[in-house]
Parts: sequence; C-alpha cells; structure tokens
Amino acid sequence: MTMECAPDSTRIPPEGLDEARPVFLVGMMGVGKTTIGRQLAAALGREFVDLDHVIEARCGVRIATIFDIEGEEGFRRRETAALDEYTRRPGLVLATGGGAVLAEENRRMLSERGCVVYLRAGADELYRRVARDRNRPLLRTADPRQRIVDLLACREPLYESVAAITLDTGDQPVAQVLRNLLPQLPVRPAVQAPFTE
Ligand SMILES: Nc1ncnc2c1ncn2[C@@H]1O[C@H](COP(=O)(O)OP(=O)(O)OP(=O)(O)O)[C@@H](O)[C@H]1O
Ligand SMILES: O=C(O)C1=C[C@@H](O)[C@@H](O)[C@H](O)C1
Ligand SMILES: [Mg+2]
Repeated sequence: MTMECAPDSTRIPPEGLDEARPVFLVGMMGVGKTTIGRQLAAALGREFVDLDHVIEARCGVRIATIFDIEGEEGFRRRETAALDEYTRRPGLVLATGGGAVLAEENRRMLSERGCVVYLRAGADELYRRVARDRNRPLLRTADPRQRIVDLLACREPLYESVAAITLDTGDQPVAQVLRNLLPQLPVRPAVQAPFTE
C-alpha cells in the first residue's frame, strides 16, 4: 500500500498550531508585504488587512499627503493607533508599514501579539521595485537609492528583533516565498492555494 504525502508547502508543523494567532508581516517598503500578505491570507483562509491602507482609508488621503500635512510624526501617531487596534484582532494576516518597527511600543505589540514574519531583500532589488511609485514620501529625495541603503541599515536590526521567521524575497518569485513560508508558520493552512507567480 502506498501512502499519499502532502507536498512540502502544505505540511503542518507538529507543534504550536493556532487557528487564531495573527500573522504580522514586517520589512522594508517594496519587499512584498502587501503582495505576499494577500496571497498568504487566501492560502490560510484568513482576512487580510494592510495597515497603510487602513490609515489612508481613515484619513481619506494618500500617505504622501498625510506626511505633507502632519509630517512624519503625525503619520507615526496614526500608525501606532492603528497597529494597537489591528494587532489585537485574532486570525488576521496583517501587512504593516515599512517603518512600523521604529517605535519601541510598536515592536512590543508585534512580538507579543502574533507571529512576526520579516520579509527581507537587498537595497538594489528594493529600489528596482519602488522606483516608479510616488506614494512613498521617504523616498522623495535627490538620491532615493541611497535613502533605501540608509533606512535598511538602520532598520534591519529592528526587523530582526521582532521576527519569529525571516524570509528572503529578493531573488524569489512570490509563489516561492509563499511555498517557503507556509510550512514554517505555527498556524493551520485552510486550503492549498494555487499561488500565482
Ligand atoms: N518576490 C517578489 N519578486 C518580484 N517582485 C515582487 C516580489 N514581491 C513583490 N514584488 C513587487 O514589488 C512591488 C512592491 O511590492 P509590495 O507593494 O507588496 O511591497 P510592500 O512591502 O507592501 O511595500 P510598502 O511597505 O511600500 O507598502 C510590487 O510591484 C510587487 O509586485
Ligand atoms: O518605510 C516607511 O517608513 C514607510 C513605508 C510605507 O509602508 C508607509 O507606511 C510610509 O510610506 C512609511
Ligand atoms: Mg504595502
């Protein structure tokens, strides 16, 4: 008699299964938190929320406009309030903003309330992905590529300090990132999703 084995991407970790534990995605702008978060939520049969989109919907304007009117400080206040609310919700896949790990209180919320996944990529690849997008106020400088290098150097230890799982997305298509991620998560996949490349 032959035994049917599930493919690696659907293998369920033996311990720590938790249907309700939220999954939080952290990492630099352009690393793929929104893209991967959406597909991860579909694979887990969960609701997906993007914190940047929550803040934009509440304010009725794009993030760049919030920075223009209230400065980065005003945006960070809104970000902490939204993070406090959404990290308490069970069963979410939550994509956070690239700077959500800057405040110590935010880092505490993330690491205490859910499973934090750090998505990582090098500065050149991040720059390639975000170069044409105008809604990233921190990149409105003379040398946005250098800005990414500087932000990454300063933030990398912060992302690492909250992460339970770290994954490279720089040289991997989205579908492969998801195949690598699913077996590491201490949550139960609801379905096996046909990931899009
Ligand atoms: N693994 C990947 N390989 C190639 N391109 C990718 C990958 N993941 C995401 N992308 C592309 O990179 C761009 C940025 O991705 P996305 O918006 O998901 O990043 P983000 O982490 O949510 O950024 P932000 O923090 O600014 O919201 C998109 O055009 C997306 O299609
Ligand atoms: O890296 C950052 O600090 C930011 C990333 C985006 O997700 C937004 O949250 C905002 O543009 C700030
Ligand atoms: Mg995003």
